[in-house]
Parts: sequence; C-alpha cells; structure tokens
Amino acid sequence: MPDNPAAAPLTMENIRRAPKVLLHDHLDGGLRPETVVELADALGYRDLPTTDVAELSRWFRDAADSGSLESYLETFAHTCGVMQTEEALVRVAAECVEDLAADGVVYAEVRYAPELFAERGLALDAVVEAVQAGFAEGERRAAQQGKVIRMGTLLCAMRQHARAQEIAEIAVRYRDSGVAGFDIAGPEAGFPPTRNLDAFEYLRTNNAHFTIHAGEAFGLASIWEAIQHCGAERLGHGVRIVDDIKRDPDGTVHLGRLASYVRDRRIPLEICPSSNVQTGAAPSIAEHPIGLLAGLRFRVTVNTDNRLMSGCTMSSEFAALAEAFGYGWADFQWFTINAMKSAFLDFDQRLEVINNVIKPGYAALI
Ligand SMILES: O=c1[nH]cnc2c1ncn2[C@@H]1O[C@H](CO)[C@@H](O)[C@H]1O
Ligand SMILES: [Zn+2]
Repeated sequence: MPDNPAAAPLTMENIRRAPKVLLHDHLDGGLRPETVVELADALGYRDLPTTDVAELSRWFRDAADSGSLESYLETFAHTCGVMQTEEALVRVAAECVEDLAADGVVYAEVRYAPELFAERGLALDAVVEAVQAGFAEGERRAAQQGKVIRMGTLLCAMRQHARAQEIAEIAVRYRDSGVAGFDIAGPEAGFPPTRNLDAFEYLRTNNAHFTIHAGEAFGLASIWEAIQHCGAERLGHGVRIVDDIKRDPDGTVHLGRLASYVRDRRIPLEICPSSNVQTGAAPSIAEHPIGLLAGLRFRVTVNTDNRLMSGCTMSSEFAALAEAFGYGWADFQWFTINAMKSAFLDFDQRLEVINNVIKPGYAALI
C-alpha cells in the first residue's frame, strides 16, 4: 500500500522507531555474539568454533545458511552450551529484552525449551525462574532508557524428545508468572505434532494457549495435524500453506480447503522470512510466500525466529520486506496489529497496546 507522500521516509532509523510486536523469537537463537564468547569462557565451554566475536557472528550466520532445518538446528549446540547456569540465563534473558526494546519492539513473546538448559543439572523450575528474573530485569533496564516493552514467555518442548507433557505442565504452573503459552520446536520431518496429543489435550483442558512449529520443513499434513488434531491457535511459520493455493495462468487464485480454513478462521502465521531462506523453506525474501499470503489477507505476522543465526532484527526484517514487496508504514502497522491481536495475552490488554501504543506510533509516521 503506498504511503502518503508526507509520511516519514522508510529509513532504518524510522523503522526502529515504529512500534513492533514479535511473537516468534527463540531465546537461545538471539544471544549477542560477545555474550556467547564471555559465557563460554566463564563456564569453561571449549567447543566454540572461534572466540573472535566478529568471526563467531559470521560463523553462526554461515552455518545456519545451510538449506536444511536439521543443519540449521545444529548451531544451537553452542548457544545452549553456554546457557547452563542461572546467572547465564538471567544475563541472556535481560539482554534479549534490552535488544528488542532498543529495536522498538513493544510486546514480545520469546520462547525456549527448558530441557536444553538442564545439561549441567539445573532443575526445570530453576531454568524458568531464572529466565523470568532476566526478563524482569531487562524490562527495568529498558524502562530506564525510556523504552516500554512487555514480555511473554513460551515454553517449547522438543519434538525429538518425549517430554511434552512435563513441559506443558510447567507452562500451566507458571502461567501467572509470565509464561504465556507453549510450543513444540525442533526437527519437523519424522516428528509429527500428533506425537504429543496428550500434552495438547492437557493444555486445552486447562484453557492454556499454544502454537506449533508446522509447515516449515514439512508440508500441508503437518499444518493440518497441528490445527485439526492438536488444536494449535497459531502456526510457527506455516509458510507451506501456499502448497494449498493454486494460481491459474490468468492469475486467478484458488484456495484449497485447508488454506481457506486457515485464512477464514484467522489463524495467525508466525512468518520468519530470513530464517525461512536459511532453512530452504523459501528461495529468497523476494520469492517468499509472505507476499502472496499477505495479499490474500491471511493473518500474517512478521518475526525474527533467531536473531543471532539470521543476523537480523525486527527492523531489518521489515526493511527487507519493504525492499522486496514495496511495503510501507500502513503494511507495517497491519503486520503489527495482526501480531498484537494474535498475542497470548488478555483481550483488554491487547486492545490497550493496539489503541495506546501501536496506532499512535504509526500515526506519527504516516
Ligand atoms: O525455525 C525453527 N524450527 C524448529 N525448531 C527451531 C527453530 N528455531 C529454533 N528451533 C529450536 O527450538 C529450540 C528452542 O528454542 C532451539 O534450541 C532450536 O533447537
Ligand atoms: Zn522457530
């Protein structure tokens, strides 16, 4: 949608000023490279490919640029490797909030799998409490810089492990202490979401929120199971829903039944453009299905997935989409309101952020 000629120019600085909402960001995929190096040193973690900060930052991006989700996920051994103490978790969580706030994010749901931080014996409850303490500290530091950001936590179970029920119970137990919901992550092919039906039934019975990584490395069957068997409220990625959309040579578009269902029920798609290019789920940003899906008015949201592995921020994802698809402020506002409407937060609080933060923020730019 073209902006009014008097609108603020789409510079990186202005995009950073615009209020943004992030629903899909992994805590263990967003460390500052210098923090990885310092924590490795403090914890005696000796397996980093390099301790030079600039080289390490490049290494994560190159190694994640693998064209396959499985190889992409191997890079997390190093971030999880340095996140095995409460101090490390508090630091990483606090820095995550500071970095998001500095980028203009006003509400974020950040996810991680507690079981991956228990290699040196931390109890899962201690992991959750350390991350919550870090998020609270980060919110305080951001406020001191004049930035208001609100955090929600999503707890992930790993698809290849069989601990979904246990993690779902922790998510419910901590829901009044900042845990907003649940997710399953990890390799998709060979690990259908229906392997964890008990956990999803438990969550639904407890009126708890959950999203599922689906339709990233695997196709429609995975999306269909996530929605129709598991009851996912949102889809992590979900980009392969385009496999159920056909375009005639004359340009007429036909939605299959699943694609229609996802669009008509307003099921949010947590789209992560750069990550999708790295794992091979999309050939390039310019050819990313987000253009088609947004044009068809699916409930599209824009996300970072893993800021370290993709070398990205919310602002850089917006800038890349603006370049590829000609998006402007009105589109950014639409993505942001879509995300806020889809947050695992009380309805009145979502409305409050939309009316008092997002709309006035974009009005000042448009
Ligand atoms: O895009 C993704 N698809 C599937 N799994 C992912 C993705 N990004 C990260 N993780 C996995 O989620 C774990 C918890 O944060 C990470 O350790 C990583 O293994
Ligand atoms: Zn993800």
